[in-house]
Amino acid sequence: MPAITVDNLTKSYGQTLALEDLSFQVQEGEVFGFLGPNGAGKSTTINVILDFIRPTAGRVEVLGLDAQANSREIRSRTGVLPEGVETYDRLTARQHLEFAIDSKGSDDDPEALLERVGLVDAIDKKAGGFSKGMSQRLMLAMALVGQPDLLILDEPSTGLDPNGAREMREIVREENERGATVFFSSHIMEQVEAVCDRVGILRDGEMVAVDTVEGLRDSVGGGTTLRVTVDRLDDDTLQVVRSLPDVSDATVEGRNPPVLVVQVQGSKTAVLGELEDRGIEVKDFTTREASLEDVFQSYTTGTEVHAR
Ligand SMILES: Nc1ncnc2c1ncn2[C@@H]1O[C@H](COP(=O)(O)OP(=O)(O)OP(=O)(O)O)[C@@H](O)[C@H]1O
Repeated sequence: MPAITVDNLTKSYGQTLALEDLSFQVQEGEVFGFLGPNGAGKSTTINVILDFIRPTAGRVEVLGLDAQANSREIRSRTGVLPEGVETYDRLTARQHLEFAIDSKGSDDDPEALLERVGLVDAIDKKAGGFSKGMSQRLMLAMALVGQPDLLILDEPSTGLDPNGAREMREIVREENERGATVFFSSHIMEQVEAVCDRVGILRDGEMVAVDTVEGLRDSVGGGTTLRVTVDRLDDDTLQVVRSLPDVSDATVEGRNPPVLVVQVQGSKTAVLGELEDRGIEVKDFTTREASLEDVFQSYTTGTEVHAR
């Protein structure tokens, strides 16, 4: 059974079309990365999933239940780390958790939860004095209350330093191993790469790709950029390199010495072998893989990906 089914979902805010005929599924037990630039419609989708806003058209099912008709039950089985929701200044971390435990009717131990998110030292401090990262940790602890079947994390790394972001990813993994489905929204590809089984990329309210990270990388064919510094180069060699099977492009940068810049999908040895056969001396070469940021950029701006 899918944990989330979004079916032909459309949402307009007046003249603004935030989501257009959006359909996708999140399978039970997977960590699904929901990726898109600012304004793509991620929060709108999450708000419909949780029935905080109503769709203009389309339907959403969560944990096998209708998102509108069964929102209470869905929310009781879901842990949410919302974007941009503030903590209560006058309540301590413990009081925040007691509130969440009470609302969910669970028997969690506030101390153990705060231990997990690295905030136990501040258990009896008021949230008013917390840094952005501390507030984010507290909200994450609240999302974990009641061992939810589904965790919805909206930009969970906001305000966290690299250590905090890593710890957050570890918690995502632990929760997933426990059996929870995780829906993780972000506008930063690198953060979803490390934890997500699959990634959906949203652009202007439409899903432009859903695949594993590896699948996405392959599908845009970012490949490798090979930069070869040679002692000489002629037009004939350039043409031959361009026509090699795995080469999508080859250009020359600089003259003295010339640098051959080749976009190659597979092995680079054919390029180097061709130069050698022609008696051209390779003085130096470097390679660079297309980064996931390049892949994300390709899907969200429509530009072609080249590893730089
Ligand atoms: N309450 C609202 N009223 C009017 N327009 C809205 C409202 N909420 C969102 N929008 C618009 O809908 C579109 C999608 O916004 P949404 O917040 O869902 O995107 P997002 O992907 O979550 O962006 P971000 O990464 O910045 O949070 C944007 O064009 C936004 O301006």
